Amino acid sequence: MRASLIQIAVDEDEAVNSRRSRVASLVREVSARDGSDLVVLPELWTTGAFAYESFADEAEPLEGPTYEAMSKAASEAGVWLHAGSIPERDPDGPLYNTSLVFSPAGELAAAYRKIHRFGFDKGEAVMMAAGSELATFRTQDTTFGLATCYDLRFPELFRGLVDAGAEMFVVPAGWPARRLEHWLLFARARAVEDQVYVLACGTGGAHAGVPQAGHSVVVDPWGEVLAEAGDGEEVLTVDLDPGKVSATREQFPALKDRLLGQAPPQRGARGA
Ligand SMILES: NC(=O)CC(=O)C(=O)O
Repeated sequence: MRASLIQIAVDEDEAVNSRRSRVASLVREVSARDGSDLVVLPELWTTGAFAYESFADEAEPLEGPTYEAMSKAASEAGVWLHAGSIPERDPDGPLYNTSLVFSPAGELAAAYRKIHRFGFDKGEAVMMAAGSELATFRTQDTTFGLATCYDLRFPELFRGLVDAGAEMFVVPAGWPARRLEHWLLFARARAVEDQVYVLACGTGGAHAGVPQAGHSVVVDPWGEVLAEAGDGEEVLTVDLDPGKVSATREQFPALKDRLLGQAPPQRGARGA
C-alpha cells in the first residue's frame, strides 16, 4: 500500500477557489506520478489553522465547495483521498473542524469532527464546537483511524481507535513551528504505544503570522520514522506494509497487557 502526504504551504494571498483547484491538480499529479493508493492533505488548508477570524466567513456546509472539489479529485485520480479538514458549518449553526475521506469512486467514506479543540479559552476552542464520535475507514483489509492535530496530545482517543480496529492513524494538522519537537514526539509515541502506522500531514508556510512546523511524518509500528518533510510545500510518498502491524503486535504483545482502561486501586494516603 502506497501513501502520499501532500504538505501544503498556505499562501494567504492565494484565493480559496484557486487553492482548491491547485490542490485538486496536485492530488491528480502526485497519485499518477507515484502510483499512490491513498493521498493525505493537512488540516484546514483552505483557511490556515491559525486564521481564526476567517473561520466563520470561510466555513462551508459538509457537502460544500471543498467536498465537491475533493470528491471529484479522488474519482478522477482513482485514489483514496483523506482531504484534510474544512471549517464545517452545521445546518443547526455550530462550526466544526471536520475531516473528509473519499473513496476512489468519489464517495464520502468518513467524516470526523475534531474532538479536542485547540486554543484553551480562545481561537478554535471558542469558535468551533467539539466533535463527539470516533471515525474510521477501511480499505485493502486495513482500518484507518482518524484524528486531527491537537488530538495527538490525547492518547485515550487513539486507544479508542485501536479498540475500533485501527491499524493506521491519519492525522492532518496545522502545527506551529515553535512546538515542532512535540509534534514529532507525539507522532512517534502514538505509533509505538498503539503499534500502528502514523501518517501525520502538516502545513508549511505561515498562517496569520504563525510559522508552521511542516515536518509531515510517517512512522511505522516500531516507532521508526520512514519519511519526514522539511518546512515548505512538499510531498512524502511511502510504502506501508499492513502485515507489519500484526507482526509487531505478535512479536511484542504489549497491547495484551492492558488493564482494560481501569486504574489500579489507590492505596490509602500516608503521612500527615
Ligand atoms: N494547532 C493545534 O491544533 C495543536 C497545537 O498547536 C499543539 O501544540 O497541540
